[in-house]
Amino acid sequence: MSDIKVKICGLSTEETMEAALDAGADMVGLMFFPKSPRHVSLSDACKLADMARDRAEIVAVTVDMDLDGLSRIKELVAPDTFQFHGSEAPEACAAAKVMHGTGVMKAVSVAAKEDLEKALYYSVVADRILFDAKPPKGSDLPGGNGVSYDWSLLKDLDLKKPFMLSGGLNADNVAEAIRVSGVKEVDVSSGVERDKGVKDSNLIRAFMAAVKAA
Ligand SMILES: O=C(O)c1ccccc1N[C@@H]1O[C@H](COP(=O)(O)O)[C@@H](O)[C@H]1O
Repeated sequence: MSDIKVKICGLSTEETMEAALDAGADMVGLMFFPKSPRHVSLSDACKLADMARDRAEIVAVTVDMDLDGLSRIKELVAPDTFQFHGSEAPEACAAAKVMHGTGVMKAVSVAAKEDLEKALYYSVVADRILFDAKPPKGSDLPGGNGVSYDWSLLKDLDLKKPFMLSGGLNADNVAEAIRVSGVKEVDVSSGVERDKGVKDSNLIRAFMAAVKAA
């Protein structure tokens, strides 16, 4: 059994949330970016978060959201962690931790080695860094694009903070991604979907099984 931590992101139905929890996901992501096909309303997010509470870490994914928006999510959904997936400054990450008392995970987009440097600034204030692929030109989404980068860039990275790998992972490539990068944590969204934004319970189970076997 591997000790790799798994986040299943962009869950939007009770069936697929239950599949992720039952399969042993460590973290579950709820999407609050309106342009995303995985976006959930606040009321749906509350129901899904209640299912996950005390079973997995609840992560609210936001993109350059204002303070009022973050406060509403905190009050109504009570996530354990905010994932900041936009151009939020390190100061905004630090402020969110103090204001909301949640964990903060900051996404850093990667295409080449020099992109990793940005993580050093964020690692001082965030609890975890998420190394996601740089979005393709013309994409409306800063994440969830199903594209990968050179996983070996993360090999031997010494960040003094936990970090996750995401971007284009699926049940067929996640074991190789773990082997090549040496990471202890992975995050997936579109790789467990049958159509854009439509999670599939069988694909979630297959992903979890592939990680456990890695
Ligand atoms: O998934 C989205 O729609 C999304 C929108 C805005 C910001 C982040 C988003 N997703 C994050 O990107 C990673 C990688 O996605 P994928 O596996 O390549 O589809 C995902 O796990 C989310 O954390």
